Amino acid sequence: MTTGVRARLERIGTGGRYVIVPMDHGITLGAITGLERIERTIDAVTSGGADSVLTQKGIAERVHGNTNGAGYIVHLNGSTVSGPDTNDKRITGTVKAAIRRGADAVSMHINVGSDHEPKQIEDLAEITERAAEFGLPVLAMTYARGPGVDEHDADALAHAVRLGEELGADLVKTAYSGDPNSFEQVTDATSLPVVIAGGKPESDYESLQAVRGAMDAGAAGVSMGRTVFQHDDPEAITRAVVDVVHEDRTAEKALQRAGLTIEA
Ligand SMILES: CC(=O)[C@@H](O)[C@H](O)C[C@H](N)C(=O)O
Ligand SMILES: O=CC(=O)COP(=O)(O)O
Repeated sequence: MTTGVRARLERIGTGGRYVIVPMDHGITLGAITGLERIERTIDAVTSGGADSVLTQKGIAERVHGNTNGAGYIVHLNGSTVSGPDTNDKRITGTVKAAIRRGADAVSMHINVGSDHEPKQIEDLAEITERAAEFGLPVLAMTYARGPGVDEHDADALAHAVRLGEELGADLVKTAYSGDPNSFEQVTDATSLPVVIAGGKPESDYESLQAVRGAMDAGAAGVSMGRTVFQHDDPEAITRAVVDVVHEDRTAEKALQRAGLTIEA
């Protein structure tokens, strides 16, 4: 790992653990709750201790000045839910464009098992090659998604994260399998730090239990979007997630310290 990659990983995480709040959903789902006034949301989640935020390149101007010193990741592909196939992620930016917009790292989404996997394999391989030239870390969002694919199957998730490593990523994100035992198979499948997505928001307790379970299974943190930025109190839920990821607290203790209730 080069000095630049190591230094920039410390800008988007802390000590090898990561609380990343991705807000690239504006291309996928539109200006959904929490993304309309994204500046305020970015200020709230970074005030709550998020290590970094993640957007598409076009939002960069609305990021800087609101991050409270947190890191910034530019996402390099996307699709929409209204297009012909949401799994068909197309390139939306370049490594140089990300650097011009003040990125500390770049990310790319790949749907392992989809009809579009071959092209996304090529795209990720090209992005990791280019990013390495500039010492920029790559977060590969490696989902198990496609016809007949169980998005939470540990075998499929383990394959997805290993694919991210094989293609040169520095950090991989995938869905949580649902329990620590099966997710250990996923973290064991790669030498890279593995972070989990939040998926569709659930109760605060269920979300934090998932984070706790993933950490107990060897995960390095989260890249948790809607659960955080659509919360009634994004700063508070971020504090709770940080408590679990960086302070190793239980879901119950983290909720209590953040002033949130288990029932919420
Ligand atoms: C909206 C979702 O299902 C998320 O998991 C997205 O797929 C996240 C992804 N980076 C995207 O929106 O492209
Ligand atoms: O880019 C999106 C993610 O990394 C995960 O988003 P989610 O809203 O937590 O599923």
